[in-house]
Amino acid sequence: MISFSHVYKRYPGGYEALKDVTLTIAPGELVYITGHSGAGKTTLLKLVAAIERPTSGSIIVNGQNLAQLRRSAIPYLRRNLGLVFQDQKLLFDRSVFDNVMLPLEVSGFDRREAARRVRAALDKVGLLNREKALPITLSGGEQQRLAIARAVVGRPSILLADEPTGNLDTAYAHEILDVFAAFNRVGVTVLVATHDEAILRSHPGRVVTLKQGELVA
Ligand SMILES: Nc1ncnc2c1ncn2[C@@H]1O[C@H](COP(=O)(O)OP(=O)(O)OP(=O)(O)O)[C@@H](O)[C@H]1O
Repeated sequence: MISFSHVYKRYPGGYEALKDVTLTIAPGELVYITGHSGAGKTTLLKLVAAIERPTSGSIIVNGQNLAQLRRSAIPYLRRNLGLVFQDQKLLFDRSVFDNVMLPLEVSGFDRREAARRVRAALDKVGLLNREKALPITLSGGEQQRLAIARAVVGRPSILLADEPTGNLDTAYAHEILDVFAAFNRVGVTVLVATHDEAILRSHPGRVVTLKQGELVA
């Protein structure tokens, strides 16, 4: 479960990106966070992942109060989170397979079990037949699906995606939302930040809207 209670986030310099946000997301929910540019969507996701800390208010993620979380506990929190963020670039000199393998390598997985999991993740996003390809040879939509495979290979209970359809054509954007819906159907809690409300019409889910840092719906 994810629970925000009266959360404020003020960045150094004084800008108040979130104001009095109270929100509960049940395990297994699929939630789209929408709103204008600068509304606070990215900030909300960063707070869930403890990339940023709230200025005040409490945030509970999987039973842990993030306001009190010690730095040393952050890796344990992140183990249950899959992140699809713009600043997490693919490694363009490594194969599709190796890009997805990387997070498992870092956490010291048995190589054979890791390879099995990598292929399972690639299969779920429809890229199993491209495992030897270099990311540069993939379409924009395929690259985004690769980023999702990398985010889910550790089998997180919560998947956070920031503008995952940002620079994709509508057809690719729908494909990406289909992938999230499929993960959600097997029980993963999914939060997707997007300013593109049009593509959501064909994808059911709860829609949460931010306006200048405040929840409006
Ligand atoms: N590290 C930071 N330092 C100072 N201000 C910040 C920082 N990060 C974000 N902001 C400001 O907080 C506000 C909310 O930003 P945020 O990225 O959460 O919005 P957003 O809804 O995701 O917007 P976009 O759709 O453009 O990505 C913006 O006005 C932004 O300039």
